[in-house]
Amino acid sequence: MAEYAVEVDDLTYKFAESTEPSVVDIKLQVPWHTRTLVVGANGAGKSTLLKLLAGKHLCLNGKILVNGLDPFSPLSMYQDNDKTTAEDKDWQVTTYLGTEWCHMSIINRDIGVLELLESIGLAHYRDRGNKLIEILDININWRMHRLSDGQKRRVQLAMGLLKPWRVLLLDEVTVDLDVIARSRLLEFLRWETNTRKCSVIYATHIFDGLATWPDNVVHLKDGKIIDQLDYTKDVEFRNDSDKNSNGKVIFHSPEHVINPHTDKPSISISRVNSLHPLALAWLRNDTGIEDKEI
Ligand SMILES: Nc1ncnc2c1ncn2[C@@H]1O[C@H](COP(=O)(O)OP(=O)(O)OP(=O)(O)O)[C@@H](O)[C@H]1O
Repeated sequence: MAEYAVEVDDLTYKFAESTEPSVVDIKLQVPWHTRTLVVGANGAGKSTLLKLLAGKHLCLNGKILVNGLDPFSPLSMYQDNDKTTAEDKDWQVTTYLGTEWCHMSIINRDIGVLELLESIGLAHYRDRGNKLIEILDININWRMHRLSDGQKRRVQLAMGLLKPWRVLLLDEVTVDLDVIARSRLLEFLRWETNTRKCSVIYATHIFDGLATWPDNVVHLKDGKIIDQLDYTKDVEFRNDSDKNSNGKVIFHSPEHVINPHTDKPSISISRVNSLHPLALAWLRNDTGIEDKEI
């Protein structure tokens, strides 16, 4: 069994049409049972990195191992040995949900949600499917072409997550979700990574509700990793927000400090400056959906 969910070393990738590489000298080790957040400005290289991990671009410079296998090799579709066929097993190594996946045409067709989910194996993954239907608050009697964008995305996520994976690569596919759906999805992914052998890598620009979700944060700039935070040793949260003369809460910038428990450098972050708790409370009230234990 592979030691890491993802192992990358010395990875540089340049698109044929570009003069500059889009990811540069990447070194990354993602342990099992973890959630990694990839942070970076537009064009920083997040999608390129996730697509490389998903085997969508052939990379000849550097090492990429996902579940111990080269993602570009056909063997990486299969389990831990080459005798297992895709049909024999109940999980896949990598699930990549990105922009192209969001635009799949079936979600706009005149088709019932139940029929759609059954066509991709709901009967086989009954428990998991029911859990996703509940978490994403999906009505199986809906018809796809009559749904809002967010409702379509919820059905699409249930489809994408139905088959269990070892490594889930999420490239900002939650923008259409309301705060409740997103919060429940994130809790589902936390539960998954805590309860079975898998890991999630999530690139996003939306940080609401994410302060304590990841185990690792990777900061990409111009294709390079310029920060990597391991929550167990590099991050602490403090409750030191002040109020200005108008009574408004001021949040301090993150500080580099020495962690008194470990005596090592860490980043100290003010508790999240976000409207997420308020929006979550309002929408819980609006929809009557409570945050149940998963
Ligand atoms: N198909 C392509 N051909 C050539 N260059 C590309 C291609 N796709 C991306 N790039 C370039 O690679 C760099 C990284 O792009 P990438 O899409 O990985 O960024 P990103 O961090 O995901 O950005 P965003 O937050 O906007 O989604 C950019 O400079 C971009 O112009």
